[in-house]
Amino acid sequence: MVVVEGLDGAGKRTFADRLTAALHARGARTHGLAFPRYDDDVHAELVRDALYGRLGDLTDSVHGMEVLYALDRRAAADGLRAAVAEHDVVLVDRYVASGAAYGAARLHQDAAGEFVEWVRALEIDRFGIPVPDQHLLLAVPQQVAADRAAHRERTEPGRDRDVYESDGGLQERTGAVYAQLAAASWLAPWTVLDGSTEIDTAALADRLLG
Ligand SMILES: Cc1cn([C@H]2C[C@H](O)[C@@H](COP(=O)(O)O)O2)c(=O)[nH]c1=O
Repeated sequence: MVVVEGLDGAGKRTFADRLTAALHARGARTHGLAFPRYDDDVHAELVRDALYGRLGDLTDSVHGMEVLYALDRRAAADGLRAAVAEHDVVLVDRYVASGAAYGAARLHQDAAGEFVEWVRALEIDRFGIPVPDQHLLLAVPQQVAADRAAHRERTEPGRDRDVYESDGGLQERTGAVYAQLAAASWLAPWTVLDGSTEIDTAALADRLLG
């Protein structure tokens, strides 16, 4: 299981599409999914309700939001394990590390380390969510990500910004936490990719299959 992480507007979706095409060109069987899920599962619905401010002040609770994201992942865990068994590469757009990075970025710096470990204990130890094999972090300057997110908002009708996307300071701090998680090889190894340049997805596909 390969997890793609990055700020809102880092280009994860385009990158995942290109990487998937490169994997298919090599005959690999792939499966892709994204968290939070956007289907009619009740857990996914609750996350979406919270993200768009429809659950009152639950959205203000860092731990409350993390529990919702974690429940969404727990509900998908059996399907994920089955997908891993049946495919060469399962590409996941956002996973436990998003929970750690976005949550820690909303807390005071002194509480961030403890929160990151609480996320691991909740999701991996208590919920039994599968540990990924590796992370690919699409690193871009916060302004680049913000410009891309704004562009997407203009060009994709009906796609409103969620509560996090409108907060540039939060995105900046999230980027810093991602860098720390990558440096610490949190949960699994991390590869940091420069998301502001064209990434060599062919070479990456070779490496993932190698
Ligand atoms: C999966 C996940 C996403 N998020 C945030 C990142 C995004 O700002 C927002 C929605 O994700 P998305 O834009 O990738 O669909 O939710 C978390 O805070 N924790 C999580 O566990």
